[in-house]
Amino acid sequence: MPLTILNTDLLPGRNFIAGTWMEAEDGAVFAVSDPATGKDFASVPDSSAGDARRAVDAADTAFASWRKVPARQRALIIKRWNDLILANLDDLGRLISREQGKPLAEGKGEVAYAASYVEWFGEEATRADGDIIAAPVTGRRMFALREPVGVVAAITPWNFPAAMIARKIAPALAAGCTVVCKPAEDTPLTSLALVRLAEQAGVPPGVLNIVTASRQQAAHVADVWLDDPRVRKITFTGSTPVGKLLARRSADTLKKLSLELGGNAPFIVFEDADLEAAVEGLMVAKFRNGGQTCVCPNRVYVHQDVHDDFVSRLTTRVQALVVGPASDPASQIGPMINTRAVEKIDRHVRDAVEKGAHIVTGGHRLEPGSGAPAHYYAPTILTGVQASMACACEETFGPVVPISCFGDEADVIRQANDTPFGLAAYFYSRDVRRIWRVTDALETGIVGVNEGAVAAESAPFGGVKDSGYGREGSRHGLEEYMHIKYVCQGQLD
Ligand SMILES: NC(=O)c1ccc[n+]([C@@H]2O[C@H](COP(=O)([O-])OP(=O)(O)OC[C@H]3O[C@@H](n4cnc5c(N)ncnc54)[C@H](O)[C@@H]3O)[C@@H](O)[C@H]2O)c1
Ligand SMILES: O=C[C@H](O)CS(=O)(=O)O
Repeated sequence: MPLTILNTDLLPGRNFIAGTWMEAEDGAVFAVSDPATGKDFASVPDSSAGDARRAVDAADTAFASWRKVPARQRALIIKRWNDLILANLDDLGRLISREQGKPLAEGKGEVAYAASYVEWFGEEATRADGDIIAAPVTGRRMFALREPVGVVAAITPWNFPAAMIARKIAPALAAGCTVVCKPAEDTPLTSLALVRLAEQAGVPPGVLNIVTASRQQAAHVADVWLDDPRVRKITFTGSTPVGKLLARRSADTLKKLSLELGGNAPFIVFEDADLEAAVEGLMVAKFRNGGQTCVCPNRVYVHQDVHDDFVSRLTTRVQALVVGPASDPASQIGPMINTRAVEKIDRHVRDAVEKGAHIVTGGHRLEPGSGAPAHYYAPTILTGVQASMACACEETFGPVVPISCFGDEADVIRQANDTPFGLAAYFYSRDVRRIWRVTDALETGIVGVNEGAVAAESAPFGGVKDSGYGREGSRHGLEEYMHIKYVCQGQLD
């Protein structure tokens, strides 16, 4: 089934600055390829410092007026944007699957997920109330006003090209901020399409600006935004190393930061778990987007009393997974995003086997017959995994389930927390006292208890430790784009 985009208006293929679609200043472009075929199918501007600066100029100019637009009017524009996204759900889903590779059902699911954040912040826009504070003396009135921080720079990853940018742009606009954004070089088209729809929804010129850049140019674009004092906020989703770099580089202009970074989620199955529920939860959490999600279980710990039964049940499910391109409706596991990604997955499996792990199923790259690049990897289960193995220390970001056996609750909690990361953790138990002991002990920003699908627009999404800080979604998500001004008025008696 071809992943053809019917509404070609969704493919502007250019930067959007100050309400105008334009090429990069030097006319440079870079190609966008289909992970399933390795073939280029589009090109977008390869922006440089001048484009980045022009985008900040536009956002800075627009901020003075946009911040004064009444919240309810901002809310109406954001809700119109949500309506347009949903009206183009099928095309946007095909676009995501074409450039990122995820199965079409997941591509369309991501569009609905992205729209849920837009809808949510269309509502939150009208709730950015302040406080009236009880004065300690007569003749004084005291207030806490919530104000937009100003120009926001958003930099996003490739694995959820719609949802990650939507959950940044929507709250920023809702708060009254203006935005410059740069999507990942592997998946720029979806972001450009969403900005196109925001334009059609009535977002005024300069309020929302997007520039695309290759991996080589990304740092040059970001450096302009990092050094410019007019940029008051950086919101970043991506790897921990890049997040730390942005934090260091933004210190000189003291920008507000939201960093949604890497993960290394533990998934613990206790002896009292509902094993069928645990298998289902792991299948959902692990194999969504082929394991290319920041909250997917990267380490699986199964109690010795249920280990063999759990592995047997899981193996049956994993071996039934269908691997293939998004153009095949039967596909459940798509290609990995690029060669670098699939080579990392294979390195992790090789390392684990060399250190004594056992391959229960999978454990190899898949060579599609059509001569396409080998971006596919077989859904894999490893047992006998040890903490020293790369798959337990690093984020694999692929369809690999590394299983370790444990016997003691305190010890498995120690193992779960023995990582610099702290984004998500999952565990299955039916003992209510254990549930709260373990929930309290886990060092993560997100905990799934007897549940593998935790993301929702109404929930505060984010991590601790090397997984970053800040929250996206929920009522907390708007705070990231606002600051508080305290007003004290005297001489009133
Ligand atoms: N916590 C979350 O919500 C979340 C969500 C999705 C992905 N991630 C993480 O992102 C990583 C995978 O995504 P990725 O490969 O796109 O991450 P990445 O850090 O390589 O790239 C993310 C973005 O940063 C840009 N970038 C890269 N180098 C840069 C530099 N030197 N200066 C400025 N910008 C730069 C890229 O162009 C891209 O737009 C994983 O670690 C995953 O866990 C986290
Ligand atoms: O990859 C990271 C995403 O944030 C995962 S989710 O879609 O928000 O669960």
